[in-house]
Amino acid sequence: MNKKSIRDVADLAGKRVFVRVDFNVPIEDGKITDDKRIRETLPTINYLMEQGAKVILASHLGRPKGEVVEELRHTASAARLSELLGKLVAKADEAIGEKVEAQVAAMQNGDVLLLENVRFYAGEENNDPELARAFAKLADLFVNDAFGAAHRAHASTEGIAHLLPAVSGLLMERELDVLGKALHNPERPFTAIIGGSKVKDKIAVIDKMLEIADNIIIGGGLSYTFFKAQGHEVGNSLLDESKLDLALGFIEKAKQLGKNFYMPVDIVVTDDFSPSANTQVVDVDGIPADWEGIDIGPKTRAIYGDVIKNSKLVVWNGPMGVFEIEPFSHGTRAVAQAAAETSAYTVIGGGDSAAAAEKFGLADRMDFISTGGGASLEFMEGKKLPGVEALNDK
Ligand SMILES: Nc1ncnc2c1ncn2[C@@H]1O[C@H](COP(=O)(O)OP(=O)(O)O)[C@@H](O)[C@H]1O
Ligand SMILES: O=C(OP(=O)(O)O)[C@H](O)COP(=O)(O)O
Repeated sequence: MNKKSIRDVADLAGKRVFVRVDFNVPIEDGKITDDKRIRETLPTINYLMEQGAKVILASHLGRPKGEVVEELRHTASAARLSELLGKLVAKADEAIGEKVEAQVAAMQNGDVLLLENVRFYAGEENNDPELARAFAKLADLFVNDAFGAAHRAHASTEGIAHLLPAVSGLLMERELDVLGKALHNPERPFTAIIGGSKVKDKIAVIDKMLEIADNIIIGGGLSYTFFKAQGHEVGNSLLDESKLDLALGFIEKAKQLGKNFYMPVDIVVTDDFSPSANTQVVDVDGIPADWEGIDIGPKTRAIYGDVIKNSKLVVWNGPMGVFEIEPFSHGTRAVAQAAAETSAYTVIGGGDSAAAAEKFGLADRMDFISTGGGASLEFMEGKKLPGVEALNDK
């Protein structure tokens, strides 16, 4: 990576370090249901503590739109982080202002303070320079370790980076290294698996993968736009009528570039979107007019499994079916299983595919699971991430 990281900063002892993390974690009834994003920042926090820095953490949680929302305070994260560090993490009730400044002034070397939700301030999402200045006033150094929010040009991710020396944290560095290697120097055969619900969300990544991958595997709700484009009946399946030409264009581009473009050959259809619905497996040209495609079928599972097993690098973004409902989860499970068993280096691009691997108990068997959904997608599309761009070059 060509951006400086905390390892490039000499003499951190006594420095006040503003660390942007992504503690946007799922919370139910006040309890964190998945603390991966917190655990993954521990190397950065521990490193800064060991170096004697004063660690000031900042994150958003949810989308409170510039107002204080009690359920979106960082109370649960502060408690969880205290457990994980084995040290009390102080929590501020605000993210800027005199009270916070006094709390920072009272910090000892190695202390950790978690600021309140930065999205309680309207200026955060507007990248307001005044808010960025108020954040910058708290610190001597800015560290961005919030890969999951790196695609947002906000005051605490982008604005502040122009006001202080700005470097990446260790999680950010690792995310960019792993995903960057897949993008720029992949081991081959390189297989990109693209699923999920909507074609429109995945256009740019499909296009990019057609250029850089050897095998492109399509699954999930977005398949049906491709089927329809090829003239098949898709019944009540998810469909984006406005993207039919685009879908055909992708198939054509794959041919021209000599890429293997895999689409489902059979699918599970259902007469109702519920666990007790009737289902049947049909070939791609046999979708009944009043049924809905909901998962890939067994023949497709076998083909996709073989491709995955014969790859050297697999990047997976988006489930193969409605994996949240057990009878429709087999396709996604089969892909996750193949990814767990292959000797290829397996990268999951965050979001729902990461949730699926977790649900099937296979997450530990992947080589890398990104902490960013939208961010990893944008990165894989080849877009520049503003939270990264603003950091100091090496
Ligand atoms: N055949 C399908 N019909 C409707 N929804 C689907 C289908 N296959 C997958 N999905 C849904 O797509 C959603 C994930 O889509 P998306 O957000 O694009 O994926 P990701 O978060 O991995 O990028 C899941 O909630 C899943 O239920
Ligand atoms: O959870 C996040 O997005 P993700 O679910 O796409 O990974 C990030 O914290 C960014 O949050 P945002 O999409 O509200 O800006």
